Amino acid sequence: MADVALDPYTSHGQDGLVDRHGTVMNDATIDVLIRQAVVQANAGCDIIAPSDMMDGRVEAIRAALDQAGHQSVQIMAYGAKYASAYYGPFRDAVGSGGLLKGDKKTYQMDPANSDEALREVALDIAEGADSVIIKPGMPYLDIISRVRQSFNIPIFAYQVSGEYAMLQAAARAGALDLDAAMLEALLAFRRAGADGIISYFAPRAARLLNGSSA
Ligand SMILES: NCc1[nH]cc(CCC(=O)O)c1CC(=O)O
Repeated sequence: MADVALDPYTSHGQDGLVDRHGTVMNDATIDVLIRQAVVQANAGCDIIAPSDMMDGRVEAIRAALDQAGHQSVQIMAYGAKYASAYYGPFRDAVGSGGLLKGDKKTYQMDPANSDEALREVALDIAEGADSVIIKPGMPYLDIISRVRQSFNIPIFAYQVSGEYAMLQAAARAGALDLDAAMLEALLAFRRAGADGIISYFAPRAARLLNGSSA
């Protein structure tokens, strides 16, 4: 499974190509994203997860994958991805954090808006998404629940880097029991209606749930 977006590779940290005013260009970006997706599928990726949030990219990636003979490669679309402060550690890890000028609010969603999540997910499904991601996780449990009630499609909660860092930092400061707080957070995604969870805690959670020590 691989993430499709341009931000680890751009000099400005945006998820797409920009014009000379710095505005992200939706359709020109899609032309690059479909090539990125086909390269990933050629390399053996089974599931393509576009995190860029350009409009119309799921349909274009589906067509490009099919044309390249990758009919059985799935698309897990970031259906509802919010312009969030919780992506900080990820951006530092890919090196885009220090480069990013401005924000991603022209293509990522407004945290104040929940109806738009339903419209975005509906579009992704219509364009051929096999499953959808809601992101970030814990501050957006209501979105998982609303999408669950409206659509019959596999939903993945993405517990993002800032959520992981918060729990680790709190545990290190002696404020929380890491394993208990982690398992409670993962359970909450399930309760809200997620079929699967993407989490940096996955290896630790798996060890705990299998009865071995973390
Ligand atoms: N488009 C890139 C991308 N893919 C996943 C994340 C965030 C993941 C995380 O914080 O764990 C981001 C960062 C962003 O949109 O700025």
